[in-house]
Amino acid sequence: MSFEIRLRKQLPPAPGVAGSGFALELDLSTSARCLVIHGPSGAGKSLTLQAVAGLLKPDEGRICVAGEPLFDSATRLDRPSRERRLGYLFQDYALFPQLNVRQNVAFGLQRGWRNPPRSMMNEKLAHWLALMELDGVASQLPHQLSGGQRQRTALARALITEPRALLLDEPFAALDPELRERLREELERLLARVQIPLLMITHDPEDLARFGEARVQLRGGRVVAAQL
Ligand SMILES: Nc1ncnc2c1ncn2[C@@H]1O[C@H](COP(=O)(O)OP(=O)(O)OP(=O)(O)O)[C@@H](O)[C@H]1O
Repeated sequence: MSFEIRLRKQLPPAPGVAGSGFALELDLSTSARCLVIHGPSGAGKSLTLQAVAGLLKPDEGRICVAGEPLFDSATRLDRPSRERRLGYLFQDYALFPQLNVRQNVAFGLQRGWRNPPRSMMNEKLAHWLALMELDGVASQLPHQLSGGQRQRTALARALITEPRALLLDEPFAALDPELRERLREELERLLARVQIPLLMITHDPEDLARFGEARVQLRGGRVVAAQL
């Protein structure tokens, strides 16, 4: 099973807002390698991704990724986020602006918060820089990169840790249409080479068409349609 996500989470209402707050309720599992969760703004997509990543604790439920239980309220299992071994790619890639490409990618290998040295190199780093075609720009800073190079740097930083799965939060939302299309193709090529499960959240129908081997539509915190 690639993903098993069964959870219930009641969030408190925002300060000064009447009502009981947002309730998220999911019950799904799939053995498809790519799962896309889609739905309108405020549907609960980001909260779901946060729960899988260990950044939001469900009130109850069970979350397994690639067959590995990460959360199970019945047995009080709640693996800390850093131990879940998930490659989490944020919408804006969240690269460190003051670190060059090599350091950004190497950051995934670091323990603690010390920055990797500027000229750091080892076998793993060389492998990922080459695989993601970043050798030529390894000494450049994020603002000197193209959108595609930025995305590949973020992917390399996530993948160098050998995650059990990749979590992508609206990976193409902030890009112009031409670059968006190129990066979709790059991600498809990467997935063909790196055989790990992918969980993507998006509100873009094209992402759904391209990556939605299994798909779940959320609305108001509930599943309204699913193809698993
Ligand atoms: N920490 C929180 N505490 C309380 N309510 C929250 C919290 N985070 C999100 N919410 C509420 O939960 C709902 C779902 O939020 P979520 O960010 O998961 O939506 P989304 O589907 O990812 O939307 P978008 O596409 O706009 O990012 C929203 O109504 C939001 O107001």
